[in-house]
This record gives sequence, C-alpha cells and structure tokens, in this order.
Amino acid sequence: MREVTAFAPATVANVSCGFDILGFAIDSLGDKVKVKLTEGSALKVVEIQGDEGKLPFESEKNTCSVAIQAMLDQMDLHVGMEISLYKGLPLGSGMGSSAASAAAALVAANEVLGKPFSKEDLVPFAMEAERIACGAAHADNVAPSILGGFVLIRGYDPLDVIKLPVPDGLHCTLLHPHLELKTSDSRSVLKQQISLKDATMQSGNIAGLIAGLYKSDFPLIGRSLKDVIAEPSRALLIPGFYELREAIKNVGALGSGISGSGPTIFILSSNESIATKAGEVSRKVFDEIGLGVDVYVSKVNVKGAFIL
Ligand SMILES: Nc1ncnc2c1ncn2[C@@H]1O[C@H](COP(=O)(O)OP(=O)(O)OP(=O)(O)O)[C@@H](O)[C@H]1O
Ligand SMILES: N[C@@H](CCO)C(=O)O
Repeated sequence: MREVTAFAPATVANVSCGFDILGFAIDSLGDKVKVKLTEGSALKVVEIQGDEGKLPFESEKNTCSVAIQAMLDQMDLHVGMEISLYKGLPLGSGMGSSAASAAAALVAANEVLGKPFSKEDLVPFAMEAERIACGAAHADNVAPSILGGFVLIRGYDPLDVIKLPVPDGLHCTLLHPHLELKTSDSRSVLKQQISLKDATMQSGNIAGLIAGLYKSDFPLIGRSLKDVIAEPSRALLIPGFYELREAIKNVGALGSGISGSGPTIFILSSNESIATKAGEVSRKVFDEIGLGVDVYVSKVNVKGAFIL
C-alpha cells in the first residue's frame, strides 16, 4: 500500500492586528506526518514522536486523524490509513503546533489518494482539527501552514482565503519562552466586545499592514503592528512582553506582537541582520527576568506544506 510523508511549517497567527484573520508561515520549523494506506476503513495513529507522550492517539482527538477524517467524509470515502506524527514544534507555544500536524497529515493523505483536492480545498478540513484542539475552527494557522506565505482570511462563512505578497527581506524573529499557554485558555481571557474607537483603530491597522505588504513599505508594516483586541489581555500572561518591545526599538526592528495565542512573541524586521540583533536583545530581556527562551530567526516560508 502507498506510503507518503509530508512536512508542514510553523505559523504566526493573528500577526498583531489581524485576530483570527491573518497568519504567515515560518521556514524550517514544523511537523512531519507519514500516511500509509491500509486494508479496512479505520484511521489509526500508530506512532507519535517529539511530544513527550502528551498527545492523544485516539483518532477523534489527534488533529492529524481529525483533519483526514473530515476530508474522507467530504469524499464519502472509507479507506484505512496508518498515521505517524513526528512533532517538530513545542506544544502550546503559539507557533501553530496543532495546525502543523493537521496540515502535514492532509497534504500526505491527499497525495496517497491521488490529489483529489487543491491545497486551498484542504483548509476547511484542517479547521475541523483546530476546532477539536483549540475549541475554535480558526484558519489563521492552518491556512498559512498549508499554503505558505502571508494569508488573509477575508471571511469564514463562506471561507474566503487570500494569499498576500511577502516583501523581499522581511524576516521574523520568534521568542518562545519556556512556558505553555494553551490556545483554548488564551482565548478564554479575551473580551467579547470592543468599542467603536477600538474597532476603527484595528481596521486601520489591518488595512495598513496589508497595504504595507503590497507596497513593501516596511515603516508602514511596522506602525501597523498594533492590536487592541487580544494583546491587552494576553500580554499579561507573557512575562517580559512589554520590556522586549522597548528593547527591540534600539536595533531597528519594525515591531512585535504575540504569535498566535502565545506565549511566543514574534518580531518583524526588514533584514536578517536586524532580526538577529532583535533576537539577541530579546534574549537579554528574558535572562533578566530569569525565564528560559528559545530564539528562532527565519524568512517567511512561501512554500507551505509539501511532500518529502
Ligand atoms: N497533533 C495534535 N493532536 C491533538 N492536539 C494537538 C496536536 N498538536 C498540538 N496539539 C494540542 O493542541 C492544543 C493547541 O495547541 P497548539 O500547540 O496548536 O497551540 P500553539 O502551538 O500555541 O499554537 P497557536 O497558539 O499558534 O494556535 C495544545 O493543547 C496542544 O497540545
Ligand atoms: N487566532 C487564534 C490563533 C491561535 O493560534 C487565537 O488568537 O486564538
């Protein structure tokens, strides 16, 4: 029976002002999933590596099998598959860990079935996995993990996903503090209503960020990285968040924000040298507060998930 392995990258969701509607993919970090067609009609998660034994093997709980089942349901197809997951992302990190598993699983399963779907068509199936893992079927991790680059979710009903341009030179620094923050918990602290003033400000910044991407206008991108919806509540859960924001101003970074639901912080810069310096000054902030941190510097991954 055919066997295929796929890789899907880490992602930064929200991108500050784009709560639930913007995300981009990161180079090199991600999950791998192997899918093997078998006899029968059951989906079985047979192997999980890199999760310290924390993730479920139950097919109704693992985002790999939940996503593939959503695809098979759409096809009204009953086939057996063995699924092996190789986690390359920390759990509850803000780097789209659950999304990367679902994205890699779908790309591999789509391949073994003869590619009945386009990559864009796989996004809704991955959203069903996010519903299970995060309590919400948001697309701002799974869409960029599958498609690559910067992605706007213009609408959810019906789903309307738009790929955005990536300015040459744009780099991302990720700071993953050594603490876990589950997406479901991080969503639970969000206010459910915002003022007209905040809605106006958020709309302007989303439009400004997207315009900055199209114009390759780095100062415009930088001044648009402001979030009045999620950051005010979630930054309180991330030690060093505001100290880091001040520290990176001295190295010329464009701006910072919470990656997804956190605790990872992302910093955007116009070149690799600044992104690296931003990582260095950020590490000092965490050293001063006594919190371990992993630092990653990456270009934006424009390829998305792919077959290995
Ligand atoms: N393959 C998987 N199957 C089931 N649950 C998973 C899988 N991978 C991660 N999770 C769980 O999903 C939940 C949401 O986590 P996730 O790790 O995606 O948050 P995250 O990395 O902070 O991402 P983000 O905040 O960007 O969505 C966590 O409890 C995590 O352990
Ligand atoms: N938009 C989601 C992203 C989670 O990665 C949230 O902020 O909860």
